[in-house]
Amino acid sequence: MSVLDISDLEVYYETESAPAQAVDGVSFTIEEGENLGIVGESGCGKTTLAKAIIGILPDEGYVNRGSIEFDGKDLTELPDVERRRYKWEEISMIAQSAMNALDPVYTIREQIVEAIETHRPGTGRTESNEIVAEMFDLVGLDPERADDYPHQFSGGMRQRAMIAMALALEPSLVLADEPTTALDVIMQDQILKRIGEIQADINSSMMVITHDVSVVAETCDRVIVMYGGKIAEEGPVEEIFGEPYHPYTIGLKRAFPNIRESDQDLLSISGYPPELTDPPSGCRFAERCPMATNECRTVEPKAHHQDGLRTYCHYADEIDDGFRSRADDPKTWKDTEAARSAQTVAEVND
Ligand SMILES: Nc1ncnc2c1ncn2[C@@H]1O[C@H](COP(=O)(O)OP(=O)(O)OP(=O)(O)O)[C@@H](O)[C@H]1O
Repeated sequence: MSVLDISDLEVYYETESAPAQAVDGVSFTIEEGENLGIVGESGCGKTTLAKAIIGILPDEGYVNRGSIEFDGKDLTELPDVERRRYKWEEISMIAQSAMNALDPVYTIREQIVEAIETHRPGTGRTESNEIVAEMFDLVGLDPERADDYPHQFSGGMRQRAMIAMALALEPSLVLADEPTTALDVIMQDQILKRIGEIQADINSSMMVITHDVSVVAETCDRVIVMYGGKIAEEGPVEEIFGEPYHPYTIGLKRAFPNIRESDQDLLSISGYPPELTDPPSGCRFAERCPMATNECRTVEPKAHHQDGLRTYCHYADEIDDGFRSRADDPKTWKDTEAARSAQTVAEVND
């Protein structure tokens, strides 16, 4: 059964010029107990998506269209008071930076206890303190440190405290936004394992947002690859990191070191994501894609379903006719980059 069902979601930000279409026509579901990864480079709309789901968009951000169904209720239609009830209790968020997410003027205990008592009125102080101690234990923090203020913790400890707070109410859905980027690799590994264990224990689903492909490979069942506010491709982790169809996923996969093929040439995808206040009419990746044709630049691709993947690429059905091998060849990317630079130089000289 789906815990979350997002349909045709558009989330925009008011700007001085036109609205920035940060999330544009995105649809997906998260099943009970499932871990879904959201990957894509900076600015592709990952955090905006999470903020829209939990209901913490800034004033200039708004849902322009679409629905966010949680447990069968469309959250976009709920009045604020009712909406607030879902936050922390049903849907919680492990934010990118624990320093910003935790309130500096309250101790960690005060913050967790307040969340518990707001959402579960009638919980006595003794029981709340027991939950705090249990959660501290679970994330590997000494429960005696619960009376410290956030600034008395190291970065890694604050991140653990944030995780304790996010999981204290046993929410059905945890949104983890770059949960471990602030931590060193060893700590990252420990924390990811710990989140996985707790999550299995309380049977929650998780949406893991990251630009680190290895975090997704380690923690998720399914992945969505976003590009310029849209879904480029979606599918099971093994397929997405095995034999993807979308040139952007293929490039992304090649941009990270592969343990199994340590001698593989690392690729950097040249160019920049599209301007979201004035996005291109065709495929959003066309400008940077070495496989792009005129059709890609003018016509928006529809979903293509195959091998459990949902791919938004005009050429997905030609994948085996040499398309993948060309898209997977670093030379294709280098040649395209060289040709585009030469064209830019020619245009400047004209
Ligand atoms: N408050 C805002 N006002 C205007 N535009 C915004 C605002 N917040 C985000 N944006 C724009 O929306 C787009 C998506 O941003 P978002 O933070 O969701 O991306 P992201 O994929 O999470 O990036 P990162 O990995 O860097 O956190 C970006 O183009 C960003 O500039």
